[in-house]
Amino acid sequence: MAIEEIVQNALKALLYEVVTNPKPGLVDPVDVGSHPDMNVYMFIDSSLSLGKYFVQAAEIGFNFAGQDLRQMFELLRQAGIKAEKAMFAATNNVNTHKGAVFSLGLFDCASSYCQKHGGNEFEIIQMMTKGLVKHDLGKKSETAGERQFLQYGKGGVRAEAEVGYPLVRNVALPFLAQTSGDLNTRLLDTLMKIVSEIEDSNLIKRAGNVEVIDWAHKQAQKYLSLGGYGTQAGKQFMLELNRIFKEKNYSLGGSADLLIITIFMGLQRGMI
Ligand SMILES: CC(C)(COP(=O)(O)OP(=O)(O)OC[C@H]1O[C@@H](n2cnc3c(N)ncnc32)[C@H](O[C@H]2O[C@H](COP(=O)(O)OP(=O)(O)OP(=O)(O)O)[C@@H](O)[C@H]2O)[C@@H]1O)[C@@H](O)C(=O)NCCC(=O)NCCS
Ligand SMILES: Nc1ncnc2[nH]cnc12
Repeated sequence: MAIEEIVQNALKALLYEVVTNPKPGLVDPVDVGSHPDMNVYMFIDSSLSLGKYFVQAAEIGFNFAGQDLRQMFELLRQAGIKAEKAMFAATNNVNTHKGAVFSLGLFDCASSYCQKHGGNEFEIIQMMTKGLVKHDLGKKSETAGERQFLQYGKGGVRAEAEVGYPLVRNVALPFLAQTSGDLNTRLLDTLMKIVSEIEDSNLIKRAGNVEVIDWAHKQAQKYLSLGGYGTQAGKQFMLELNRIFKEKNYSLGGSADLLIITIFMGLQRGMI
């Protein structure tokens, strides 16, 4: 697979996620969920602002010739810091894709590395981010992730990366592979499969407590046990969940990011 195709799949993943609807509390073309400062056009602008970064991330992966993959991550991080700035410039300082710059950047880079050197993307990411929680967290309390580590001991997206995104690898991707129906239904059901197991730091921040995670897991399990979006009962429950999330100002930014990664890997592996 050429680098251009990897980059295209990264951009497609961002756009496929945002058009999928109705997502509880998240932005889609029908409704802005619990994000009055965002809309779908902003997500399109944000996605396109990251095109150059995905090319750089893929080139970093393709050209890296060292042994210690943490050095590859350092190079990626420098590009990621610039990409975050480009994203904020494109969105008038609204945080549309901060998590995706980190996670999708990692997958884009690791996929390109694997094109040249072989190996498994998830394992490459583990090697790239080894020691990241210890390195980054426990000192400052500027970002939501840093504060949550000090308050609850949760490592957020960095901890997911260090263990190689097992929720994507072992749960969401196999789930996506066996879904059927139209793509919107398949992606909504995959999102709720993720929600049924994730510790979403964005949701914890919005709710101001960790108990919300257990509640969200139960809602997503109920949706899946109703048969998902392909059934009348599942569809009704999804609309109800969207209403509740908006009423409580809850969002699922981290879950959206893992859906983006799952879509990316699904495209890379020909499942979509
Ligand atoms: C490592 C960074 C991502 C640092 O971020 P932070 O310290 O904040 O770390 P986390 O909170 O752990 O995670 C950041 C974002 O990751 C998404 N996320 C959350 N939980 C998970 C999870 N379990 N698995 C995967 N991903 C997860 C989530 O991003 C999404 O939510 C954002 C939208 O949220 P929003 O409601 O707007 O929230 P706020 O902006 O906080 O404002 P309010 O609306 O509440 O007022 C959106 O970004 C989604 O993508 C988490 O937010 C990284 O930024 C970093 O290290 N930066 C330095 C440079 C760098 O390394 N760049 C990357 C190069 S590889
Ligand atoms: N559709 C979406 N709405 C809100 N935050 C997000 N982060 C990633 N995708 C998102």
